[in-house]
Amino acid sequence: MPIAQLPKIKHVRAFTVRGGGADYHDQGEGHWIDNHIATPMSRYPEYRQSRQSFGINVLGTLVVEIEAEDGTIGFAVTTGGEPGCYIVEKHLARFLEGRAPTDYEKIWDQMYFSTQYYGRKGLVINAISGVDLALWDLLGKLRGEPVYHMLGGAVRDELQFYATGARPDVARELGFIGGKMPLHHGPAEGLEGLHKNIAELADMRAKVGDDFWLMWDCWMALDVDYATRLAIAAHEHGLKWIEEAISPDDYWGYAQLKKNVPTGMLVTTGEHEATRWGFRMLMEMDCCDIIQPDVGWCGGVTELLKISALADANGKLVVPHGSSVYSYHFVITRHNSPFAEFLMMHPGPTEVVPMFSPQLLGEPVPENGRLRASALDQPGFGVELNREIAMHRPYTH
Ligand SMILES: C[C@H](O)[C@H](O)[C@@H](O)[C@@H](O)C(=O)O
Ligand SMILES: [Mg+2]
Repeated sequence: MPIAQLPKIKHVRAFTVRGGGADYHDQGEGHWIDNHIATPMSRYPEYRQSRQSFGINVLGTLVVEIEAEDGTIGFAVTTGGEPGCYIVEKHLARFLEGRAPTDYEKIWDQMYFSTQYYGRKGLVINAISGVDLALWDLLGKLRGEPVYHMLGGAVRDELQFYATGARPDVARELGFIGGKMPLHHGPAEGLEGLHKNIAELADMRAKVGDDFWLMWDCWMALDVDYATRLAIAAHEHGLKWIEEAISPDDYWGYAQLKKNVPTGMLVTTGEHEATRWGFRMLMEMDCCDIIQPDVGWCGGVTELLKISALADANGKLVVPHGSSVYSYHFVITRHNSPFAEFLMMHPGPTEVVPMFSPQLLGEPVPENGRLRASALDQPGFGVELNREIAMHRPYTH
């Protein structure tokens, strides 16, 4: 049997897209995801009502395309905007062009260590993640295989999802296994704000009944004392987990919070953490029960494989931050990823709509809170780029 010779990588291109997208891309007025959500900036009243007011959408979408010599194109969507384009075009592309698409380990190693002096987390790792995801998409398209086949195949027949959004009561009706709400009030709003938070949780618990998971996403907004008091007060309303309560850099605070929360309540974090080294710190300092890397921000699939193995050895669950097909193809292959996040990007949110709309075509969405593995049976990540959208290539090389 001759060894398959895949075409080499010919060109890497990076684009920005304005409008739509998922968590940090551009969302319109009145969207639940930008309505008085507690953040570290909430201590400044002028930045309390809207995350866009302090620039959460300042970067916007980063689209990476990798074209092979035979014209096949792999692509991926993440967050990074024009600065991300610059890093891809002016720095990372040199480690891919002319290489075999199967060399994703060496390519990742060179992208990471060549940018270590100015990267390590955040934007640079977003850019590396975008390149890595596009490379896995290309590999799947060249081989005619879905990414999850290349990661070892499905360990279960279907994915089950919890929904993130302001309406867990609607999520329950739609068949999701739980609902994660944004926290609306932070420490700067004092005891009154904490009582409002608890009242919202109590109201939602009354709507969804006792058995439906309810969680809070605190988006780095709190301190250990406030998070502890909130968790204790939320316990009677069955809060399943308190997510990203404090700064991602405060590993010591997470270790203390995990000791402080009532028995049975989980502490989760990780969507703003990056690489195996960052997640090793979360695990070795026993910061949380579930890690939540975003595969478009933590280093891509190549790095998430390492992070997940580390988590497995440490007995931790890995439930990636909502990133659509980019996490579904991973979650379905890992026994320590028993469920996935579905980020409700409908403004209400009262409907299930594709997360990365309008960027992706063919993006699968959960039905009755579930998605069969067979729904992922398309080459690569199984989606195509919507070439009707205005894409801008700010840099070339
Ligand atoms: C405010 C939102 O709930 C968060 O941005 C949430 O979408 C994100 O942190 C997540 O875990 O999905
Ligand atoms: Mg979160």
